[in-house]
Amino acid sequence: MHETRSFRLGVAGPVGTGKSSLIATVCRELADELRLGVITNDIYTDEDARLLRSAGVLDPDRIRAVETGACPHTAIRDDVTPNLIAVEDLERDFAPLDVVLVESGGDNLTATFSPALVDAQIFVLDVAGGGDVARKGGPGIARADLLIVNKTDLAPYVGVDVEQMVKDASEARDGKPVIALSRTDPASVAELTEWVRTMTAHVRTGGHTPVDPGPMAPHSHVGEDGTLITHVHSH
Ligand SMILES: Nc1nc2c(ncn2[C@@H]2O[C@H](COP(=O)(O)OP(=O)(O)OP(=O)(O)O)[C@@H](O)[C@H]2O)c(=O)[nH]1
Repeated sequence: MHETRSFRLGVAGPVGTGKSSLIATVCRELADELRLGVITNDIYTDEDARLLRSAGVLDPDRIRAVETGACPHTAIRDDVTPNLIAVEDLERDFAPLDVVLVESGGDNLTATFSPALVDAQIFVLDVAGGGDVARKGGPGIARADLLIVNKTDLAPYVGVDVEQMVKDASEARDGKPVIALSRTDPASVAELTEWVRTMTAHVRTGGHTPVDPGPMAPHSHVGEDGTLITHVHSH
């Protein structure tokens, strides 16, 4: 691996499932141990980057935003150039970095990263989206390197059986890892940080091959006023 090349770790998942919070947690737990950087993706703003900077978990200069100007999946899958440039700039400016976390903008259930951009990816669901979601599958749920069932502390309030949700997810994933996470549960946070540590070591020693979870389901793009921008297509 080139000496300035970090482990690039993508974090994707539907809107509001807790991607920024998960990244904040990883930074809070591992910033003393690993040299970290963060790239956020938002459609029109740098809001996620500002939120992470204000969390005070990482040197604010190591958190940079890419404004995608289009559906987030386009920037993490079809045209990854702005993201790749942002990652490489960060790697050069703070060389050597161990891990650069790339947060996708919140998108639909089938949005995943291209292996041209990240070495491994985490897909984040939450219990508030309903216990059925994990069973429904999709490329991120089935084939991301790690699936997170987030906000388990909310499960009693939304009537979700976390154990069943994790079981359904594990079945959809052929045994690939699933972590039931809550930022209020230190044991689950420790599981997450251990996964990041182990994967960082694998990538560093060449023991991990990036896998493409597969294309999105066919969809169309609609403008802010509701008019159709593109006809149904897949990526
Ligand atoms: N109860 C609970 N709330 C959480 C947890 N993690 C995140 N949240 C809350 O969930 C909401 C969304 O979290 P974010 O981290 O902003 O989610 P996101 O996926 O980055 O959102 P987008 O970037 O808008 O797609 C916020 O109000 C968080 O405080 C958790 O473990 N438990």
